[in-house]
Amino acid sequence: MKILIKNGHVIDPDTKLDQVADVLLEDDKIQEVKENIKEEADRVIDARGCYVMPGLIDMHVHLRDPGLTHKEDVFTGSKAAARGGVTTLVAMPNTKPVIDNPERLSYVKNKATQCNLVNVLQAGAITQGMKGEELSDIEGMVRAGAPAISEDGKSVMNAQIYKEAMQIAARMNIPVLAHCEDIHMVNGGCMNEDTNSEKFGLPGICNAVEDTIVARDILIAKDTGCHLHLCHCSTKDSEVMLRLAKEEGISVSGEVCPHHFTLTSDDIVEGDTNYKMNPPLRTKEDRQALLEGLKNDVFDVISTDHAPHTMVEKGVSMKSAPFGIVGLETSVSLTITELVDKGWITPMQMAEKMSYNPAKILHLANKGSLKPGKDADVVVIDPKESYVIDVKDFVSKGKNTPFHGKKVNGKVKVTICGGRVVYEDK
Ligand SMILES: NC(=O)N[C@@H](CC(=O)O)C(=O)O
Ligand SMILES: [Zn+2]
Ligand SMILES: [Zn+2]
Repeated sequence: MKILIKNGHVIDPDTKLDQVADVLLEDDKIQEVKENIKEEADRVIDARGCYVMPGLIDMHVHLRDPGLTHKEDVFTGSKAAARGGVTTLVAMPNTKPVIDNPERLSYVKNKATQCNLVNVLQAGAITQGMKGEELSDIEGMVRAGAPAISEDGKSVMNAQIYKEAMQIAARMNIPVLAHCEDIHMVNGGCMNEDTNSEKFGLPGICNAVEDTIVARDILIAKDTGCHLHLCHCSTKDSEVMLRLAKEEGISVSGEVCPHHFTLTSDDIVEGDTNYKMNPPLRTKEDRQALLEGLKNDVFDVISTDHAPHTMVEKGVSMKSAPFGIVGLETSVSLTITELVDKGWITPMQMAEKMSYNPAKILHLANKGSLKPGKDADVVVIDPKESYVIDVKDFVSKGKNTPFHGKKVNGKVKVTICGGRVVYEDK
């Protein structure tokens, strides 16, 4: 089976290719990338005017499987990923039950194999039941295929237990994906603590909730030598600390989610729980620091933190609604509209942050690249096509997004995973 992608703007961070060229895929591998490939193929894709990038790798996705499949499941989440140009995703372990042992990890792996759409990697929980008390079987989960460990949804508040987990992660050569939040400081907060929370009369979440744990985690990572990846960075001081840690040579990386580089708490529509997520939308100054940090490559990764919830669950007050918004089907458009079109990052940086760097952090040697011999995971994106985001078009079960009705530029046209077309915009 041969697929020939003709005349696209090929953007490959691995080879630094950034020009119009053709890409030939044979079975599940990249065969050749050059101008004017003259070769018979089973399928020819006209990519004129489109970016052709290595398939996107989303390091932060909640698939809600097992146990919370009314919100999402492996199949609907994989379909949403494919529609978003994502060919590999890391699923977070805060499911029901929590994925804290090799058997549960294998359940997701097997289900993903049955779905046969995109590559689903399952992160293992750091502590049993995510209770923060006893370490889970980290070695067993890594042997069963976990590319990382994470307690996402919370921090491991006991620093000694966390340090022991980081020592194991260092030994096993896997990253720790850190959700940074001092739970004792949250104190019922449901949005950022600022003039807007005052105006709405809602309890606020201050920056120090995130910043204190970012500082702690960097110091423990330095001590243990494990790779620390900071999830969903939202504050200006996260950017400062990540920058300083890198300058000091500590093995650390950081991600920003589209909602945090697009919106601030000023954008919150009173009472609309689609603006409630953790960490919360911060201030203009915080957003500005995130944009600068993305531009200067302090932040290595753009991930979605795709966090589906049902309308019923979200249809309550700001105080009682669950935190989280969906992201898989909007991240390409938001990244192009807010970052590329406004000059914050180049298309090459977009490919780095959405594919090449995640592959590096997760040690996925055959991904994030269009070099011949690498996996035939490719996304074709029309950066000029504009459309209005409509939750009715989502294939995810989750419709909880503040971006419904937003006009954006940049549309995923074709997603190819393992040499097979898994999504096509029609
Ligand atoms: N981000 C969120 O607001 N919610 C996530 C948990 C998390 O990523 O911390 C969820 O699982 O719903
Ligand atoms: Zn989190
Ligand atoms: Zn998350």
